Amino acid sequence: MKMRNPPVNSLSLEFLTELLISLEKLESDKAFHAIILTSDCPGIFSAGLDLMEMCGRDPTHYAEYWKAVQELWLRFYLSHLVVISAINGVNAAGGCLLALSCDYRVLADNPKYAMGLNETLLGIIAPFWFKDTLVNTVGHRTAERALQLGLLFPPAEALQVGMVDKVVPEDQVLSAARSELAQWLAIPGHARQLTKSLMRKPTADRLLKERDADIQNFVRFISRDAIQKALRVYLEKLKQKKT
Ligand SMILES: CCCCCCCC/C=C\C=C\CC(=O)SCCNC(=O)CCNC(=O)[C@H](O)C(C)(C)COP(=O)(O)OP(=O)(O)OC[C@H]1O[C@@H](n2cnc3c(N)ncnc32)[C@H](O)[C@@H]1OP(=O)(O)O
Repeated sequence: MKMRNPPVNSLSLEFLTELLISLEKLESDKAFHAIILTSDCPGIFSAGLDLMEMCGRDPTHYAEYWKAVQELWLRFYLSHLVVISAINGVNAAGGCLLALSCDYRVLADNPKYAMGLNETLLGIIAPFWFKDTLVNTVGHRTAERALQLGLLFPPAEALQVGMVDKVVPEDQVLSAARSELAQWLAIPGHARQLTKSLMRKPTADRLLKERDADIQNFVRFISRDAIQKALRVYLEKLKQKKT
């Protein structure tokens, strides 16, 4: 699955919906057993959630958007398919969450390709299920430091803290993902799928039990004047970078 939403693969409502439909199609076709998730945007895996969806819109839109973000995470996190990410670019916040929801992560060895949950740098906070997904991957202490400081880890550090499983030269990222896949596909499917569910269901259940409350919290939080201002300032900084 090659993500293509130029220029930065930001996860707009339309793009989230496309990803969700693609994933559902693959999951319902018995011929498919695995997905390699990668990017078709040079140098960028994903810039995360689309800030334009969270800025200057009305509460109904925020609620619809957040429901789609929840849906995509739940679907990826609990997918019965083997999902491996071949991370071939910088990967921030919501994009990093997608990669963390995969079963295995290969990252291209380029110092520009940092990844992490950098929400605090924008003046916002990672929701509890983003946090739980990170904790499940790197452990509590590393996650706490990474989340508070909004750290984006370059490849060597991402490997060292366990945010990715392998770092390879840039031209080998897809072939390394394919080689890894062979090991996962050699395991009897039902045993691997049930084990994945055993490991992940408690984390997913937390959101499933509180979905509506989580949407309401998001809408209240993102609608605050101070948060809207922080997001506008961040977007402005991104644009000024060019001048
Ligand atoms: C009480 C508790 C309740 C709980 C509440 C929970 C609240 C949680 C709320 C939100 C969670 C959000 C998670 C996220 O994912 S936020 C997004 C974080 N993403 C980032 O910080 C990345 C930002 N982007 C960049 O750093 C760069 O763009 C980069 C990806 C490194 C690429 O750099 P470069 O190649 O130089 O490209 P440009 O910066 O020039 O960008 C090109 C254009 O794209 C626009 N852009 C970039 N990122 C985004 C984005 N995420 N959303 C929308 N648009 C984006 C950028 O402005 C440029 O636009 P233009 O060409 O018009 O200038």
